[in-house]
Amino acid sequence: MTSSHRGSGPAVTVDGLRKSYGSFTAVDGIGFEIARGETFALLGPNGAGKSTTVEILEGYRERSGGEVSVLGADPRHATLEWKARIGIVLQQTGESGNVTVREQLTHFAGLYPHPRDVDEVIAAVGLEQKDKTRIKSLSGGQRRRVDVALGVIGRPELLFLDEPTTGFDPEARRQFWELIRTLSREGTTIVLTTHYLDEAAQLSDRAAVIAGGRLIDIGPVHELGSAEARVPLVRWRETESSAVREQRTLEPARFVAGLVAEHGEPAELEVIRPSLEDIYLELVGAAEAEAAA
Ligand SMILES: Nc1ncnc2c1ncn2[C@@H]1O[C@H](COP(=O)(O)OP(=O)(O)OP(=O)(O)O)[C@@H](O)[C@H]1O
Repeated sequence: MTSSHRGSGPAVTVDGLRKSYGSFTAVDGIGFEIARGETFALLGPNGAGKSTTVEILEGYRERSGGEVSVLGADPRHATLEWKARIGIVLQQTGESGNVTVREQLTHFAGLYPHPRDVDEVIAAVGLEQKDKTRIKSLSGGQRRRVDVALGVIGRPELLFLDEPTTGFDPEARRQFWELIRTLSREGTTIVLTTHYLDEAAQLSDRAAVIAGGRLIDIGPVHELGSAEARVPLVRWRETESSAVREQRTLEPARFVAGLVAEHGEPAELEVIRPSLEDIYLELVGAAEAEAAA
């Protein structure tokens, strides 16, 4: 770890961020902080302003207003030293070079002061069998793994992942999650945008939900949404009538104990907590209804 680089204070601070394209406002005054070592998800429907926000943080896009600090610097004035501390997996890169996986990674490793071991990274993204294959001959999902490998080869302090697992098969996604957990344990700060809500729930400490360029909720992933939206549901099949019954309750254990006392063991019993996807859909639906009104 390159602890000499590490400063104090948040990894990312965003305040009143705005971005307009002509008369269209894509990001409309959003603010949040990301602590060092945190994994933070940016969620929101297509066109919400996630990529715009992330690209401003990466120094790839000019903002129209607001304050931004990333690893203690304004990305507008990015230096090479600052860039070396950041890893980026863009939404669409699709590396398609004529070089092999190993050659490409070795080349990029040489550009950083403290790179990861090339073999270790190839194994972490599951490309051991393809390391001598030219990138243009890989499948789409395999190329995406090369993108991820290139994002982490420089041992970044802060890693941006914009829809990193699009096109991954289920096994590759699980493998990728393990890689992210390892990076997180090593202290890497991670900013993740994804439409896979299970991925966000698995990996993130906190999440922000953006819709129409505005921040509609932010917090630990298990505390997003209204208290009412998070009430668990008990579902079971009634022995007498064979009907499926449901009850929402804040005390599922007590409720089930009552059921058992009265009717014996309930058939097909489930206690279901609303998933991040359920909560997210409610939040975005409410924001869209408000915007339409
Ligand atoms: N260069 C541009 N010129 C004009 N409008 C743009 C430009 N880039 C983005 N936009 C618009 O800004 C809005 C936000 O786009 P952005 O790419 O940030 O959304 P997103 O949340 O990342 O969406 P997705 O989930 O589809 O990736 C969209 O309405 C988009 O059409």
